[in-house]
Amino acid sequence: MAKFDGYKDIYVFVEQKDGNIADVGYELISEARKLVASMPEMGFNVVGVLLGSGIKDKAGEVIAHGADKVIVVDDPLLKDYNTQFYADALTQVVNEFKPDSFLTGATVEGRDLAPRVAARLNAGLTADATKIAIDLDKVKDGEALLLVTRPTFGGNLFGTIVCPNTRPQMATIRPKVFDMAPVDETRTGEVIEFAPKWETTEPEVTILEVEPKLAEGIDITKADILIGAGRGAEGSLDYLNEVAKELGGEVCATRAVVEDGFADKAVQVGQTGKTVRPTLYIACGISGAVQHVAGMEKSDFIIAINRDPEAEIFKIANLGYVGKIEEVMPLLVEEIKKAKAA
Ligand SMILES: Cc1cc2nc3c(=O)[nH]c(=O)nc-3n(C[C@H](O)[C@H](O)[C@H](O)COP(=O)(O)OP(=O)(O)OC[C@H]3O[C@@H](n4cnc5c(N)ncnc54)[C@H](O)[C@@H]3O)c2cc1C
Repeated sequence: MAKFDGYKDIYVFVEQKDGNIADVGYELISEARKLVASMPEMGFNVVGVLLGSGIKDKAGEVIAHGADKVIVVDDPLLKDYNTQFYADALTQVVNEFKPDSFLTGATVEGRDLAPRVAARLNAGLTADATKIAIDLDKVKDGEALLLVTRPTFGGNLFGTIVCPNTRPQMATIRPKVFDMAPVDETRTGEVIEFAPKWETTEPEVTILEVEPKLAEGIDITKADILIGAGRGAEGSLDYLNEVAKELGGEVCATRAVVEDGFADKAVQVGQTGKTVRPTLYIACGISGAVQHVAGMEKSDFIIAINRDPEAEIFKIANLGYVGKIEEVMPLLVEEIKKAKAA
């Protein structure tokens, strides 16, 4: 299509941390392969974009997972994820190579990065999608229009969104919605190294500390005492961890906390998480939505702490405390320590 001359291929942002590539990148590459196969007349490739420091040798892995080409941006400024430098580098990659579509995982990183790049490029972005397809009618006219579907209204409706007026067509896509194709070590592909031109190497934001996610690798279904973290406790997770440690329990979370990136999905309690039945469940800053309650209401004893006296969680609690988590939890830690010392 003349309007978008020079734009081609489906690009996938390959997210990595400390050189370990997140599955979602490979899931998206696998799905992108199906899309390019559905429109052979376009002659599109699947291109992985790998940003980081000391990650050049990972390009082969990306090719083995289905990429035809990998653009590697290897720079010390990209060692850890940083919104400013990652967005700068990715914007330059797009301007240089002109992808027709650009897919990113709807992870904490992808959700931060993709909108910024889209805004800089003035490109359309569909966020948090669960399905992608190509409008095959348009392929006849030489256009690879991406149909991106995402849930809305709490998952009760699905909307399909198109971005016909700008390129690249950008989308963030939830992890685990697509299967990862089997690895083929015999695949060969092109590796292109790209050196960004930094306007500044001074970071606008300095990361002082990175908090690990809540209770990664813990089996919450076996815990006798659970401290449930809700959105109202996101700023006080250290205290929740401390209470759990003092009581010999574990910390679990609502879906909101998982979606906000503070907890691993493995510790989510509820309808789409795990069902737990501990002796004691302390619900901290949890509203008490039915989908959460479904996973914990059979706990032997429930203590709820919430600043809103009308919160639904109080209806199922054996004991309720109306107050701010950030004020209550330090006192609770202190009292537990005192009681244990006595
Ligand atoms: C199909 C479907 C499946 C779902 N599955 C699950 C599931 O498996 N598990 C799950 O948990 N959810 C699930 N949900 C989401 C669920 O509907 C709620 O959105 C979610 O449980 C809300 O989490 P929350 O209570 O942490 O956050 P919110 O609803 O935002 O509540 C936060 C609470 O914290 C309180 N608060 C805020 N600040 C403070 C403070 N400083 N001190 C004290 N209290 C404070 C507020 O008063 C509020 O009550 C599902 C939803 C759908 C549609």
